[in-house]
Amino acid sequence: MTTHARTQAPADASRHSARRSEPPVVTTRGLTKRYGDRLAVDAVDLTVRRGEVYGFLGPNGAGKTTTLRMLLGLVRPTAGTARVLDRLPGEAGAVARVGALVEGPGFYPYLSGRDNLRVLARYQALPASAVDAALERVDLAGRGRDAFRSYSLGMKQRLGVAAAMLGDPELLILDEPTNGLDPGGMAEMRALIVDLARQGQTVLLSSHLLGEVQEISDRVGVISGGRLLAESTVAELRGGRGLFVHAEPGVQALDVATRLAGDGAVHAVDGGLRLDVDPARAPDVAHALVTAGVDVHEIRPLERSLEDVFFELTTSPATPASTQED
Ligand SMILES: Nc1ncnc2c1ncn2[C@@H]1O[C@H](COP(=O)(O)OP(=O)(O)OP(=O)(O)O)[C@@H](O)[C@H]1O
Repeated sequence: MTTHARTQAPADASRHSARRSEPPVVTTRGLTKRYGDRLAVDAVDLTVRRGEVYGFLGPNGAGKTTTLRMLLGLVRPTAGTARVLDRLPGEAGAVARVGALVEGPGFYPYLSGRDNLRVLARYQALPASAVDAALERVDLAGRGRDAFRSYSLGMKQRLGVAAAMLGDPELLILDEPTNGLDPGGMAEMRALIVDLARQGQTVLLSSHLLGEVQEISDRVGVISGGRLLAESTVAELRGGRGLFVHAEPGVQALDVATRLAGDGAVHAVDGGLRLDVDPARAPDVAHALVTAGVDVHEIRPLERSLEDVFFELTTSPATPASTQED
């Protein structure tokens, strides 16, 4: 289903102006949806800030679409609250300022991309110039007169984003925008989202593919089995929680490292030592080793791969662990 909506105010100037002092664009508290016995969304608290790209990540069936549909006022929550642009989801004042692409774009196959958008623009009482601007923003201006059915899947998805962008919404909600795309189409969609974000657009996008969102998201929320397991920046999620040190002689290096990091915080690993310390302590550690006459061959922060984190979060028994910065 595609939801097209328009805005009453332009997007902000820059994604880097994500202004924390401003009220969040989306806030949910205890948001819950139950279908019969099935808890599709279970007490989700999420916060999307103005100007950020928020990646909503989770495996198939995790509850992403249901959550997004609740934010759009398309599904009524069983419990909990959601605020979108300081309104209730679905309230006129919110609907007009949110653009969404949820569960695939629906267009007339025999109409051109441009005419499809014109139909939608007319429906929303927008001028024809809005159509050209939207086609331009998704890099489809050159193919706007071609029939929709002749478009590649990537172009169809981009037209869906253009439809959601008609009227310059303050918040863009994209449900699995790269679903079904080949690697080239995925890269194009990523580039489009980065481009929109650069222009200050707040984007909430869902994906089951971690690699898809990690580079383009300012923050991510990880959902599994209906529960939000984490919400933080990608860097925080990965956790720069240790240091790898390769230094010789090893015994002396172990002594110095243990003195600095404490008992139990130094582990022999392949090719060196792992210290469970803040990576920001690297200069201190290097200095102490060198002062003790130890040769430092390598010292670097250790991060878990995001795949590992995702796997751990989504396979271990659910313990919601919000790591919000506020
Ligand atoms: N209308 C419905 N009636 C009954 N169950 C539903 C309904 N919509 C969703 N569900 C169930 O709720 C759970 C969450 O589904 P949802 O579509 O929100 O997940 P998702 O994370 O978007 O997954 P996917 O990526 O596969 O779309 C699933 O178990 C799904 O079967």
